[in-house]
Amino acid sequence: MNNSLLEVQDLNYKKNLQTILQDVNLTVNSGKIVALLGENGAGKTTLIRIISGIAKNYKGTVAVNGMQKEVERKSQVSVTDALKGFSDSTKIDEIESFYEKIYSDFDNDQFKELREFMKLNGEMKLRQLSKGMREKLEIALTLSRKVPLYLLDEPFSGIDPMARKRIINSILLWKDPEATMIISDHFVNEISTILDEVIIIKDKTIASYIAADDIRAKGQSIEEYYESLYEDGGAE
Ligand SMILES: Nc1ncnc2c1ncn2[C@@H]1O[C@H](COP(=O)(O)OP(=O)(O)OP(=O)(O)O)[C@@H](O)[C@H]1O
Repeated sequence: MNNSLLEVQDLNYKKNLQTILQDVNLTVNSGKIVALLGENGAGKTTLIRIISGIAKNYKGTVAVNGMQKEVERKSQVSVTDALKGFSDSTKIDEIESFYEKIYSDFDNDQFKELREFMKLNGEMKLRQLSKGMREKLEIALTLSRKVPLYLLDEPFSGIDPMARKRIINSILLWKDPEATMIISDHFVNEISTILDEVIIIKDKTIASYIAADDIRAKGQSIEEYYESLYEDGGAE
């Protein structure tokens, strides 16, 4: 299987006259788990927001499953910015109902399973959730949609190491084999075992897009490869 799912061509993005992403070109195939790596401020979140159709006013083209319009792309992409817009008094069960109404691809059974796996109670209100619990809820909501592309933006940063390990080890079970998942993360080692590919953003563009097996074939860990690329010339 080698069909391209995500195509980014000549993407340029500025915010307040400052160039954030420059000449980004990227083709990602179906069925991949991809790490999106880069230092703080490299542009990972920005790229995720553009691909998912949240950030607009970029130059270039972005297509998911051949769909370029933002509104169409949103039907193809599930992204972890789920809880923005809900008041702190909203219960998890209410968020589930909202998702069910808004997204025809939302799978209630999968959400229930994921919510239980994450040890979250549907009666809990957002204000009662710790940072890690909120992230678990975001992961559960994001993975309960049945879409070809999942974008997880630093999904594990507040989750304790034991739970993180459990979630990473199970992530393949919750994803259709044909679907692609792009995960931005600073904990490269922890996700390295599940990765098919690695994208590294540096100097506002894609400095490397490489198969994880090609890195392993060099006798390097993904973290070593990433560090060597950042050491080379240093970061801004
Ligand atoms: N609202 C904003 N207004 C202006 N510039 C912004 C805004 N948000 C982000 N930026 C800039 O865009 C650049 C990319 O930020 P982005 O959040 O995409 O980086 P990141 O790789 O996700 O970083 P991190 O690892 O810290 O989450 C940074 O230089 C940042 O200063």
